[in-house]
Amino acid sequence: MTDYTPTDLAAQLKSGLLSFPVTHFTADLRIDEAGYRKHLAWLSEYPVAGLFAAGGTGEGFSLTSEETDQVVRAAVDEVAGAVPVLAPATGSTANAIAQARAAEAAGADGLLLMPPYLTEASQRGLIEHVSQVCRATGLGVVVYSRANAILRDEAVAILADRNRTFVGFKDGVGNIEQMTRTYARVGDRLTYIGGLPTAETFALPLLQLGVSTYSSALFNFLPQWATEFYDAVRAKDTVEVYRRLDEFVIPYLDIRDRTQGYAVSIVKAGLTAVGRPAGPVRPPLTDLADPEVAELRDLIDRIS
Ligand SMILES: O=C([O-])C(=O)C[C@H](O)[C@@H](O)C(=O)[O-]
Repeated sequence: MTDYTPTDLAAQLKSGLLSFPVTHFTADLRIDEAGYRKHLAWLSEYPVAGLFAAGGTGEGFSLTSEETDQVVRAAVDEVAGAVPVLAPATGSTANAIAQARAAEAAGADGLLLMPPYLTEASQRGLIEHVSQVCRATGLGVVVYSRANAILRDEAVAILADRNRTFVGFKDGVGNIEQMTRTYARVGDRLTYIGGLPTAETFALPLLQLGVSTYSSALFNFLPQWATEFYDAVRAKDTVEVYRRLDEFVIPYLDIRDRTQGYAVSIVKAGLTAVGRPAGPVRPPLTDLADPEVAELRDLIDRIS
């Protein structure tokens, strides 16, 4: 059982960078739990404020509920109380509730509620979906606002009022007006997490909007670099942040933007490039081509 109350979790998450580890697969696309555990052990040498198992970068959308449970249990066991582990809740309301309960039983410290599957939904429907998951366990819940589940400021305020366990808002949209309206209405009642693909790109401007931390996919294969980047953001060292964006992040985005889904695939390619392969991605994602991996390796070599 977790030692983090929802309030403790909210405070903890805003205290540092957030880790979204990839999920390791074998060549025939089965979970490689040993490889995953080894990866978490390596990443635990670097300071983070929270670990989100089987998130977007962790291809949570490609795992069965049983596999999600396996990954969450491995993360809880591997991290052993050093940082809070947050588990995903995905799909239909009933499925998300079942995953939330399984995560609580597995000893996770919080939940990342993903957009429901496929359908569009009204704000009223989303409020009901989020509220039901918030009521299902005692765990703090971070809601990922993205894709078919974009919460507007009014809905965020209602949810924060109704649900004590709703503690975090992860923004995957980057709409300046909406973020400003949300922070103006709800303020520090929530912890705000930058969750756009390649979150470093947006870290400095979002900090100005009340978004105090972000989920770093780059942390997977460049943990030292990602930690230094985070420190520069927190210090509002604009010169250093833009230097690093120009030197590495922007050319990285140029590779990432070549194919839909590469925002996740390129993270596994990065691990291959640094000699710590995590295996292939599962469909519907596709792996980078060999010349693209070589290009990424050259880019990494330039900053190493
Ligand atoms: O759920 C996820 O893995 C994300 O969407 C977070 C990513 O880490 C994203 O912020 C990124 O690509 O930096």
